Amino acid sequence: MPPLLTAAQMSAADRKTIERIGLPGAVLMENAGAACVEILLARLPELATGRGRVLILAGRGNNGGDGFVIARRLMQAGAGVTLWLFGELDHLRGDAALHAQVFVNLGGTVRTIADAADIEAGRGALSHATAVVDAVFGTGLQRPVSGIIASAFEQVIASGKPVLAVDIPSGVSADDGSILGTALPARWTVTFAAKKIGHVAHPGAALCGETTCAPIGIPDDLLTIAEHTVAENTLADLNPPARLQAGHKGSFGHLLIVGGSPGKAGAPALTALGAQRMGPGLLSIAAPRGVRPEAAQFCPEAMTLNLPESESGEIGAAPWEAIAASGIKPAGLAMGPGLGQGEATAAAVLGLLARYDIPTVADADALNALAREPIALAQVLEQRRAPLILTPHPGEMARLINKEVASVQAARLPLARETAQRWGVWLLLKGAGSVIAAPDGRVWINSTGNHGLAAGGSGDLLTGIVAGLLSQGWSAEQALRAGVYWHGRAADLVAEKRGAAGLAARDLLPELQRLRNGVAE
Ligand SMILES: NC(=O)C1=CN([C@@H]2O[C@H](COP(=O)(O)OP(=O)(O)OC[C@H]3O[C@@H](n4cnc5c(N)ncnc54)[C@H](O)[C@@H]3O)[C@@H](O)[C@H]2O)[C@@H](O)CC1
Ligand SMILES: [K+]
Repeated sequence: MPPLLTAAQMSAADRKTIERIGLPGAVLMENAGAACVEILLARLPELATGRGRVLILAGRGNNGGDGFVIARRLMQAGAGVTLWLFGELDHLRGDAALHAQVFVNLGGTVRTIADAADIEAGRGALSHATAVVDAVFGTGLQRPVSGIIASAFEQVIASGKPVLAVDIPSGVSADDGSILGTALPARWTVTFAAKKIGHVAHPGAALCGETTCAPIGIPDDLLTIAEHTVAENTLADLNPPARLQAGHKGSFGHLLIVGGSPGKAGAPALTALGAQRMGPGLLSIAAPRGVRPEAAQFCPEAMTLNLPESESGEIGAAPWEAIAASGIKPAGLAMGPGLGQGEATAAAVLGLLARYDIPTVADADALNALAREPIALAQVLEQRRAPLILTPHPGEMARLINKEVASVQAARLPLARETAQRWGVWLLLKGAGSVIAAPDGRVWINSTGNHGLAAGGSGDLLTGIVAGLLSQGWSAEQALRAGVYWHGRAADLVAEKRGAAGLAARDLLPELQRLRNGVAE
């Protein structure tokens, strides 16, 4: 799987193509503009028959230069073209200046947009446009989009006209998919040579619409990046351990699930059901005494054990004593589903993390507990050797790092990466385009899954899937990446048959087993 590039990596490849290969930048720009026009004419054929008009928004840099190529080619194809330049024509430089001049030489007109009055004067061009081309900022975006450009974007958004983004929607950071100021959402995005991180990482990815990656003459070997930055999550390079053909139940690990509280007995049971389809040898659900019989009913193959309970029926003090007394020797631990937020929960979670230095997934209420005890968490993490995987949704992430949900969502990738590195944990930030961050700074963006997963129970199931693989000896990377991929893919397979809305977490189970065994892909 090719990595997703940063803006700096892309411009290095551009530069090498120009300097080492000798292909001029103006030719790359010509190819870039041509690719955009090809998509635009394919999507809106009326443009080529003189029945359509296009409003092109151009910036001062090379993204604007692509806009001038597009303007010329559309004009020559018979479309009506209006070009708004956010800057002065004689301030353009290099290849952008060259293509602007060619456009003007062919009779194209350039309208400079400097203030609100200029936009007001040009309103007709927007209202008569069949489509808008966004060639304002590409990989050179450096700071939040504001001022007159932001007002123009707001008017385009209000007009509802379809937008084709050149390279990436203006306002989306190519480096991490965050939104800088006001961004212009696109119906189509045409990018060049390789996808950038911002095309796949949310929230920016949601603004790209249908994304096409067009070759513009940059050789593939110049796009190869030695160090891993960010990649799409696929299973291609995972190489998980093979299953022992002559194995017995002791060969495939014992997963211990700690969860449940009054009214939430189903959560740890769903974790067990998800884990089960991944093939661990043994499963145990440990739940507060009063909840255990109910949790046990959902998954007869799992063993169950009583944990001490508090007055409210949630997990009580020193649950590790009950676990030790049971004699089980877990190879993996999943904590949190349905655990509740009782007074003893934080001490229980931290105590288990300290005493069971085995591969662990902490989810849901275990995360809420950890969020309340940052200092104790840091101390525990200091002592642990086995991997810890945290799987917050945006609300849990916000509590973990003491931020608002909106700021978490605005910068999903950088926050996940920073937290994983700082704490030395694996972190899965759930939600559309789940971000998988390794303690060493590597990141994967997952694209499987659909809105059917936005329902109670699907996170509990995912915890079990990942922990079920971990307890069989899969590495944290293998378990987390495969688990997240399959969880989403199973939902997609169900949605293909019955649609996404109304998905029950249990519907994923047969598909998960098929995916686990390579019977489905
Ligand atoms: N030879 C090349 O490097 C090629 C570049 N191409 C195009 O060039 C683009 C990159 O061009 P540039 O590096 O010139 O950068 P951009 O055209 O993306 O940005 C232009 C300049 O705008 C300024 N700017 C950034 N953020 C701003 C903000 N919020 N408000 C106001 N001004 C801001 C910066 O000074 C930046 O350099 C690519 O995205 C692609 O579309 C393509 O033509 C292919 C070849
Ligand atoms: K753009």
